[in-house]
Amino acid sequence: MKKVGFVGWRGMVGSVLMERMLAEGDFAHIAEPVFFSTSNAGGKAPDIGREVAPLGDAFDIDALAELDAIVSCQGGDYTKEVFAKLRAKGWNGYWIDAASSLRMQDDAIIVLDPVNRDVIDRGIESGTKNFIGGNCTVSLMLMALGGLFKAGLVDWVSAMTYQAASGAGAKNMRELIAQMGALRDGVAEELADPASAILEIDRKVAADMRSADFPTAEFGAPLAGSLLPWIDTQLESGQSREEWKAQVEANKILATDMTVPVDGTCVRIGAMRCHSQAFTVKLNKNLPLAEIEQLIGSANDWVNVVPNEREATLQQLTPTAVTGKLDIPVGRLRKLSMGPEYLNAFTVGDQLLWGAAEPLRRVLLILLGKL
Ligand SMILES: NC(=O)C1=CN([C@@H]2O[C@H](COP(=O)(O)OP(=O)(O)OC[C@H]3O[C@@H](n4cnc5c(N)ncnc54)[C@H](OP(=O)(O)O)[C@@H]3O)[C@@H](O)[C@H]2O)C=CC1
Ligand SMILES: N[C@@H](CC(=O)OP(=O)(O)O)C(=O)O
Repeated sequence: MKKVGFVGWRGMVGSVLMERMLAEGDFAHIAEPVFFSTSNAGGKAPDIGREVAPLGDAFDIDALAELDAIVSCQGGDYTKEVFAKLRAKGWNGYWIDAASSLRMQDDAIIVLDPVNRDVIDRGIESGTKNFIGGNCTVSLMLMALGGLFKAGLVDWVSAMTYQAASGAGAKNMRELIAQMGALRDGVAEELADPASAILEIDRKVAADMRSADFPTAEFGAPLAGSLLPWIDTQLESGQSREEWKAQVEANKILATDMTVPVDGTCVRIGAMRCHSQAFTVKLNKNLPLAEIEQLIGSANDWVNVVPNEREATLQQLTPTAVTGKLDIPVGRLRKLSMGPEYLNAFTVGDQLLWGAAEPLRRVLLILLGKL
């Protein structure tokens, strides 16, 4: 594999991918990296510490067809526009994509190598060419609970999520901060006066949140000081599309013979880029907690068990602690009062790292024979 094309490298997910590739020296393994743009063909390519050609046109099918692999973080609309045309032209290179469009196709593998390296390796051997990153929430769940799935211990999982603004995009992250600022600014005087009445502050904050001037263009509703219990589109089943992805993608990643039910409620909260999830896991055996902790904590190099203690939880199991890191802490592990086979767990993960960029970076390395 010599020529690898990158589309969407300056977007939010693409920038995190670039940061990780530069930090790990991945470009040293690529003979000819080629960068593309949907808006600035001919412009300057990013600085990767060596000479590269100016930006190519990301819609130029002939130029794309010369590549051995294409990594796209450009989004589903781009994939829909370009992928079929490329394949129709007979292009047989590797397509590596962050977007959801191709995930459930039979000829695509959802990549999360610490969990499904065997599936990826079998796919490469049998000629699979499409390697797609999973939904962030699903990937983070499997990074956290992979040990239990691998041991065949899971009957079902209920996943209740607390998803960060970044999952909705860069503009939404800005809007969240703008909302926070607007709330604070609206009661600045009262906050400066320790004698002011808290219920008056609360009344003003609620009025600001409900005002037509409150910045909600991206989320469509106030998020700061509130939450949004619907992510993505509405399905006939009553699920949101984000909730639907949990079961179908998790089972596809794990290549299960029998579907393991995974369902719950997906909620947007005012975190920046870490998704958190509270799980109820129905185990098929009553295992001692120490054994469960051992299985979870040894499943991959990034997961770690946080003791189910207040201080450790508040220090290690929050978006503030995890943001910008590859760590996957899992805590609040305890048996629920429903019975000894019902496990409680809580995890936090950076949705731009293991939730988006990292699985793509790693599958590219696998295809390059470097991982
Ligand atoms: N956000 C997330 O959490 C996740 C997203 N994904 C997938 O990745 C796709 C891309 O998401 P995301 O990275 O958030 O999208 P962005 O909106 O940040 O970037 C997408 C593209 O927008 C163009 N763009 C226009 N203006 C700007 C600007 N000011 N700064 C940077 N780029 C700009 C760039 O294309 P160009 O350079 O060609 O102009 C860029 O590649 C999503 O559509 C989704 O399919 C997957 C998992 C998680
Ligand atoms: N939908 C996710 C982010 C995302 O982009 O998911 P997907 O890759 O499945 O479209 C969220 O809002 O948090």
